[in-house]
Amino acid sequence: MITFDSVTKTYGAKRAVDGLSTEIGPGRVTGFLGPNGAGKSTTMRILLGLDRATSGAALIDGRPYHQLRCQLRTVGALLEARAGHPGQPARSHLLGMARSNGMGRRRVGEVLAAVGLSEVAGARIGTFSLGMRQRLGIATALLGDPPVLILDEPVNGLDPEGVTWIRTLMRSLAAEGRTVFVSSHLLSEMAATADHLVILSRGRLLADRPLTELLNVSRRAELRTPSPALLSRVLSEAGLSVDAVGDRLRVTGERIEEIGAIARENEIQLDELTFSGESLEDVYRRLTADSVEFRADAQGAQGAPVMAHHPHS
Ligand SMILES: Nc1ncnc2c1ncn2[C@@H]1O[C@H](COP(=O)(O)OP(=O)(O)OP(=O)(O)O)[C@@H](O)[C@H]1O
Repeated sequence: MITFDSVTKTYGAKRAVDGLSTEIGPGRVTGFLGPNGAGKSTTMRILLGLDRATSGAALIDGRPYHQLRCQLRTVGALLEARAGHPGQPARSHLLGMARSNGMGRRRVGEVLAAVGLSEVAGARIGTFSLGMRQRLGIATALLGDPPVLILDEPVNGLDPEGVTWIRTLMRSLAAEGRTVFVSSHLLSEMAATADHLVILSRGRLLADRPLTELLNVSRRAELRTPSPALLSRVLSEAGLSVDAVGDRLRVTGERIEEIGAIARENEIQLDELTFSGESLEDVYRRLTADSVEFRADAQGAQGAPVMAHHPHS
């Protein structure tokens, strides 16, 4: 379990993280989403004791990082693809870490196999591609078999096969009951991986809810009927919000699933009924629209951040 309690971090006049409070629970993948510069890395660095919060507390299993008894066995982290010295072979790097943390050689073999680096484990880290270095960073995070994993943009630099691999890995780590906290500026990535989303923008918490719930926030129905006035009235009486759009009625509200039943009860004919929802992309855009500094590429294909035009300026 990870707990953020009113975490604030200021750099001069800038609030990189602004009063963040949330709990990240076990057994699921929690996506930490926000445009570039939202404060995700700062939050993760504070959680791992690499940076100090200006105020508030960030706790892992109820303790600040530096008070954890056996850090590597409690929390595994991937912050940047910078594991190890470039001149050192990957296996020696992991063996060194394992030794200094009281773990055996066998575990090193296991994590190398888990990340698909067994065959290149003798090669120097400096010769590794970015994707291989990501895998090595993940191997390091897994070394202590920790119940909590913190991964900052783990998909960076991975090819499509690597992306699928890391998604599957995160899902299986969560299925084993671990807490998996993973940041990304790519919504499409999080939509494919996370169970729960914590969305940050300009240091502030914008949303903290299950992915399915976030997908459901703006469901609506459109229908056609020979009796629009009558149906409008009974739906409004049932607490739904109804607008006429051309020859159709557009209905929103929590009870849209009951439209068919309400029409039947009132013996009103429905010629057509379709449900649609705002895409997660639309929800994200709407949530972050007023506060983006940089915006992640909306298509998510390249993932290249582009300067956002402020919608209200
Ligand atoms: N050491 C620092 N000194 C001054 N400002 C900083 C420092 N570190 C971060 N910031 C600022 O704090 C804000 C949050 O940065 P942070 O790196 O946490 O964002 P992020 O969401 O992780 O984005 P990215 O995905 O680009 O890393 C940014 O505006 C950044 O410029």
